[in-house]
Amino acid sequence: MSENRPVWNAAIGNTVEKDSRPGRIDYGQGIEPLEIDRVTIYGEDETDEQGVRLRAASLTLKAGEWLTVVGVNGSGKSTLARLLAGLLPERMSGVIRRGFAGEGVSPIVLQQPKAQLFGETPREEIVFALEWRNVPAERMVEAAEQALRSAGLTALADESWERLSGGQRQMAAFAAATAFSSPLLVMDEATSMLDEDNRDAVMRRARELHSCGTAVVWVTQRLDELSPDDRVVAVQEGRIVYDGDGREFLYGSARAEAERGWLGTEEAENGERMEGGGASESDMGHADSALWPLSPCLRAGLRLPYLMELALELRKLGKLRDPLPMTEREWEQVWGNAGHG
Ligand SMILES: Nc1ncnc2c1ncn2[C@@H]1O[C@H](COP(=O)(O)OP(=O)(O)OP(=O)(O)O)[C@@H](O)[C@H]1O
Repeated sequence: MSENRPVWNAAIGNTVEKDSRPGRIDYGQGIEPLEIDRVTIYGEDETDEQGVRLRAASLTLKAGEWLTVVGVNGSGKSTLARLLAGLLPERMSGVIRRGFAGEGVSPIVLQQPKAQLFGETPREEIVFALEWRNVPAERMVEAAEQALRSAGLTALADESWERLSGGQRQMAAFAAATAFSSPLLVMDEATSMLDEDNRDAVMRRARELHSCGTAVVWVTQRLDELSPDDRVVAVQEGRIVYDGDGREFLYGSARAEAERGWLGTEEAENGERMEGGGASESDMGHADSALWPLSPCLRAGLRLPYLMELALELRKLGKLRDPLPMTEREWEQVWGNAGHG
């Protein structure tokens, strides 16, 4: 297997300069994407087919992109997230080009914060992170204070981890990962222990960093966090089974299915909804039994949030046509139209 060992291509150094737009940092967008090419990650025993954690995964992430990774438990999301962050396992094959992300490990927030905390307290954790990123000593105190403040941890800054809750530790890990600017931030179910307010705050901050030019890999189980235009990658049994936009991920698209050869092109051209929608959910996964565009989300073994399920039902009944609503605003329009109809 040694000939299949990863070839580590020299990464392009990060160019971190202010560009002309206020608040935006140019991390070298448009230079080189981060690419993984047919990467397989093996378990302890490389000959054990069952132990394979990621199978021939290929993915290109552009600088400044937002990528949401979804999948059921054990599907390989964390394995993929760690790989994108630059945490390389011992047993793997394939090619990785770090591109805009640069060499070294990108900031990553893990589902279990305990696994990543080096310091004894939130303040120490943040200071370590700043030192690691070579933030000048004279900026350190203010940067640490600011990170603590924005995570709502000022009062707990010097408490030991034993005295903090799981959610507070997760906030500290997030504060440390975002205390400095970086071309890539990886969030591996990093809000799983947070209450709604903190989850919203973390999502807002991540979106803010993204709007300033940081590429974000956001691993989640919460499909209600998806936006229609988000790029979604779904992982199933170690394979990337979907890579496309959020709306198509939830609802499917007859056109896309036609392109993949799942439905006749003529049917797709006749409209997104297929007549006589008699296929049941148990038919999912049998492409030739598809009478309307199937949901890649259901194919990947995930359940749709209630409203999305309702939208699919309404499409099946012929009461809604594509594009199906996803956002609050789109649903308001649907209810508004229903009221007038
Ligand atoms: N340290 C490890 N050693 C061996 N196998 C592992 C290890 N960590 C994960 N695995 C296996 O690799 C596969 C993918 O795990 P991974 O953690 O990437 O899944 P996941 O989609 O992130 O799951 P979850 O949603 O439960 O966090 C699983 O089958 C898991 O059992």
